[in-house]
Amino acid sequence: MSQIRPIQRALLSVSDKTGIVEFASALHQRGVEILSTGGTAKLLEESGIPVIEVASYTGQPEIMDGRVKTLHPKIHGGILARRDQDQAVMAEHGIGPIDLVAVNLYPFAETVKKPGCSFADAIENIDIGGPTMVRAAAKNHNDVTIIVNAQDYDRVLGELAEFSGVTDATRFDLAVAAFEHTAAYDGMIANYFGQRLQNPAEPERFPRTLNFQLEKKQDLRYGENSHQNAAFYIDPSHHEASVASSTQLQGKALSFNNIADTDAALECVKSFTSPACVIVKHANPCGVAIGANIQEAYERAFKTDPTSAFGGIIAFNEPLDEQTAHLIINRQFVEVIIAPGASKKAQTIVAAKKNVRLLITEAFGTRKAQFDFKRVQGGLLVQDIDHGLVADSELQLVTNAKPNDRELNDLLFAWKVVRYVKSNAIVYAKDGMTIGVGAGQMSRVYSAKVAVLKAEDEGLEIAGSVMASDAFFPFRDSIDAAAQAGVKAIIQPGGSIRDNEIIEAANEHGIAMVFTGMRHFRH
Ligand SMILES: NC(=O)c1ncn([C@@H]2O[C@H](COP(=O)(O)O)[C@@H](O)[C@H]2O)c1NC=O
Repeated sequence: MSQIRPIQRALLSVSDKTGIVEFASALHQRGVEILSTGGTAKLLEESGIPVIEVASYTGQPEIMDGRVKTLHPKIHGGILARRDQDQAVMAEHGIGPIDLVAVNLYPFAETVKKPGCSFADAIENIDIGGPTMVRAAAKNHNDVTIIVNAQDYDRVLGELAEFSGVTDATRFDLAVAAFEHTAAYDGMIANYFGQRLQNPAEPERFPRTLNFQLEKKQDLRYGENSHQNAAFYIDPSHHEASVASSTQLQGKALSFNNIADTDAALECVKSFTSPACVIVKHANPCGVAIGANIQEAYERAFKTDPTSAFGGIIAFNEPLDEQTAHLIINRQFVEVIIAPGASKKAQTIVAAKKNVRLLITEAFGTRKAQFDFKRVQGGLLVQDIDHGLVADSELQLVTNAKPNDRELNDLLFAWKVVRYVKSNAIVYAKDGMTIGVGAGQMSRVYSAKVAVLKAEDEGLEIAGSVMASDAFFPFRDSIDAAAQAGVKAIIQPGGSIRDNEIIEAANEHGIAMVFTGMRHFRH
């Protein structure tokens, strides 16, 4: 049987005052006595809600510019008292029970995000009394209701209306939310301090300990394989179109591999400004193309490797339209389609295949600097995410032959694709379409061979195409192979001790070659 706890006295102390007047007013109408701190009390009083200031309740004024407001035994005793065993001590010290605590904390995150925020400003925005009350109330959830999110006001009022008290289940759920809240808050402060060990004015990129909180979005049926348990956790502070923040409109539940592959497809397609399509299979793009519209982009991406596209993940950088949806659904087995929108008609067409997952992202914005993680046994490798881009003006021509305009466009296209192909990565491209993709081979020349083989098997003409390599060529063998296949231009980082040999090979074959000076390994 659920234990219902009535609310007779509440303490409200909030920095973000959204919804607090309505909440306090509803509590007052239910006969709840309201205690509150300076700013909150003032607002409630102005709104005509009877309130007792914490300072007058404890007989201790707020001191030190609010550094000490609620840190008093009458407050913490009232929150922490076990109603079934602390009655005598409460009576002895004149402590009355506090049954509900609604607190939100000083805006530390918002403060430190402000340009020019000083270390002193940051410090004054570390809430002490708030988390202390939150933790106390969450610890004593057996008797006390704790609210840290304004969106929970209505939930508690609903229970008060229905049960004249708050249920066990809700008190425990809110206590979990409270500890999650203080953990995230302290994690943020620890990161901020941990980046400033050498100099508070010059934060380092990587703090001494890395603290962050991820929220479980969903349990997964299994992991990479069926004997592995798995769940999908997301970063609530990540505000960019992503697989994590996408909305699934229809289809079977996403699997572990679906999510990983959809991420690869989406991140690649986000690189393009013209209508583009990326088809991913086993974490690698097996077809990428741009077109006049996404229908054409899909048609061309599919042509690269129809064999691998079967059961693939398809990503677009524009909303899915009726014609493209029709084409996909009637042509191929597809696991996931992801796009920044889908027309009603496109949705209806996809609905004919009830298993196909259709995911919608928000509009693509500017990509932000973020951490990228790779787990190893007993640790985590942390780096900046690879958002490195090279403008055509930064390309260094190293051969006698120069790429013409069409080849230059293809080089830049292939360079955007190769960044998302597992190393060693080789991409052949022509007219804004991949012709062959060689991924994940242990030697570069074999990736080049695989790309040629794939193109030949799909009846695609490599002659006249361009080649992109995610890292420098250690030997001339890949250049010779490219020449034999009819490649006209090559884009690669450069930087090999044998660069001269490589350039000479390109010159021998009349191939144009540009260096980017930037490598794009992807492991
Ligand atoms: N020092 C204290 O005892 C204390 N008690 C509550 N607070 C915070 O003061 C804020 C509310 O203040 P006000 O009601 O004065 O606007 C809340 O964010 C609450 O978490 C405190 N402030 C900081 O630690």
